[in-house]
Amino acid sequence: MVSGRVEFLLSAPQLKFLPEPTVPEIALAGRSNVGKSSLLNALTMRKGIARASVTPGRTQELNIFEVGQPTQFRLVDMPGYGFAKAPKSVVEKWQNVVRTYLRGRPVLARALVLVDSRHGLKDTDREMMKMLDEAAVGYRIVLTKSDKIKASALAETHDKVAAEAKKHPAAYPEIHLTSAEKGQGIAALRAAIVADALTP
Ligand SMILES: Nc1nc2c(ncn2[C@@H]2O[C@H](COP(=O)(O)OP(=O)(O)OP(=O)(O)O)[C@@H](O)[C@H]2O)c(=O)[nH]1
Ligand SMILES: [Mg+2]
Repeated sequence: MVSGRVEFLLSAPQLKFLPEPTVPEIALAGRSNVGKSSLLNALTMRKGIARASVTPGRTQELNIFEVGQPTQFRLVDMPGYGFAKAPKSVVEKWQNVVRTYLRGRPVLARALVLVDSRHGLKDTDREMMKMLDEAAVGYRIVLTKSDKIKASALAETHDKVAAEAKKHPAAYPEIHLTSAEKGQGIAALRAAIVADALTP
């Protein structure tokens, strides 16, 4: 994924615009502003291939990126849940697209649930995790922005999140600690994703 082809394919405002489900997909979910687009850029080492911004609600459609030549799998950057600087009706519409995609996409190999290291799990994250449990979509919990807090606080959040993850049947027990800014945990997460996508 680092040296090979990574290309933006399309932006789907509704499910009917999604590409044919011909290859596995890995989707990035999480609260608005948690760092989904930044993580996608770090994982692919393509600065700015996904648009990141300080304003929550930057990503408003399902943005699909293809990896490999020919395409081996796709990465899906999604709109966030929780607070977003956009009208309520618009936010509800895109969150519905996210939910329906996660519940019903036949080629969805894995979801990543991103959680801000500084905040830990919020109720909206728990709702997302419950929904993925019910849909039997396996997911990895990824703590983001690890560069923004002290190691001791990070370890504390990690342990709390790991304890909670154990109670969720579709969650991986291993919690990923990452910084898109400083690179912590990126190589390990990249390897895990490639394995998720390519192992039948
Ligand atoms: N320090 C630090 N900042 C980060 C990191 N990851 C993301 N950010 C910052 O957090 C803000 C939000 O990042 P995005 O990647 O746009 O977040 P998002 O989850 O895609 O946001 P939405 O699309 O609005 O839901 C930006 O200002 C990023 O620069 C990180 O690892 N470290
Ligand atoms: Mg985004």
